[in-house]
Amino acid sequence: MKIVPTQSSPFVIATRESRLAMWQAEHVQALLRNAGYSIELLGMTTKGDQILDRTLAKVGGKGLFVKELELALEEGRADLAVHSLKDVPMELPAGFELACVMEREDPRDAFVSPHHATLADLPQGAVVGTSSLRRQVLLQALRPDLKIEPLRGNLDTRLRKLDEGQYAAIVLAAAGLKRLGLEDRIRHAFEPGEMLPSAGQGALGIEIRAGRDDLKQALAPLAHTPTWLTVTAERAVSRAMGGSCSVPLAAHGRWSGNTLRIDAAWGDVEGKTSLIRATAESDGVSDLASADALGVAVAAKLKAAGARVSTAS
Ligand SMILES: NCc1[nH]cc(CCC(=O)O)c1CC(=O)O
Repeated sequence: MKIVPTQSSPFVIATRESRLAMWQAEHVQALLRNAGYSIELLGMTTKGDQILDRTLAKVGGKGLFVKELELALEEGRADLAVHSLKDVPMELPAGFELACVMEREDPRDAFVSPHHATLADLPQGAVVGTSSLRRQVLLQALRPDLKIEPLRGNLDTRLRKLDEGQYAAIVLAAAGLKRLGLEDRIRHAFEPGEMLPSAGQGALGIEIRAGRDDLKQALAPLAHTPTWLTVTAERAVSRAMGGSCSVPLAAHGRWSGNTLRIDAAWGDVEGKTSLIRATAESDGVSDLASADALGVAVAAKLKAAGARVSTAS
C-alpha cells in the first residue's frame, strides 16, 4: 500500500515558461507525484526571458531568471522553484535556501553546427554564436581566429538562429539539448579538458523559503549527494572570485573514487586570451562545508596565479 503524504494544499512549482524550464519543472512534478504529493505548476515570464537584445551581463546578470520566481515564493503564490543551478546566484537572498540538488545531467558544453563536425573543422574566421563570456574566452583560447557573435534566447531560438545561417556554429549546454530530446544536434561534446563547464552546469536545484520543513521532507529523496557536493565546491570557486556572468569563469568537479577534483579557469575580460587555470583535489569531501572549502582553495590558487576578484554584481 502506498502511503499518501499529508498536505494541507497542493505544492506549487513556480517556473519560467521556456521549454527547458517547463521540462525541468514537470520532471520534478512527476517525481513528487510519484511519491504521492499533489503538485501544480505556476508558469511565469522573467526579465531574463524578455530582454533578448543585450547580454545578461548588461541587463543585470543571472539573477534575472530567478528573482521573479523568488517573489512568487515570498508572496505565497508558489512553494518551490526549480532552477538550472548555473543560473542561480552564489548567494541566495536571506530567507531562501536550496532544499536539494538533483543528480546531474551531462555537464559538458556542446558544439552545434549544421555543416561542421567540431571546432577544428571551422574555416578561418568563422562566426560562432555565444553570449557567455566563459565560452567566448575558452573558444578564443582554442581558436583565436574565430569571430564570436552574441546569441541569446531560449534553446529553440538559438537553434533557429543557427539554422537561419547567422552563425557557422554555436555552443550550448549538452544538458539542455538532451532534456529537450535534441541530443542529435550535438556534433561534439567538449571534454572538460577542452572547454571547462560553468559552475553548476547540468544540475538542477530546488529553492524554497527557509524553514519549510514540510517541503524539505518531500524533497529529500530527490537529492543526489555526490552532485550536491560537487556543485557546492564549484559554486564556492565562483563565490570566492566574485563570479557573475560579467566574468569569464569556469569551475568543474569530477569524482574519481572518493577523490573530488575541481578544475577552474579564469579569464581576463580585457585581455581575452590570458586564461589562468587552477586545480585542487581532496579525498575528505563528505559534507557541504568541506566541499565549500575545496572550492575556496581552488579560488585561492587562481588568485595566487594572478586572477582578480570581481567586485561587479
Ligand atoms: N544560461 C541558460 C542556461 N541555463 C541552463 C542551461 C542548460 C541546462 C543546464 O546547465 O542545466 C542553459 C542553456 C545553455 O547554457 O546552453
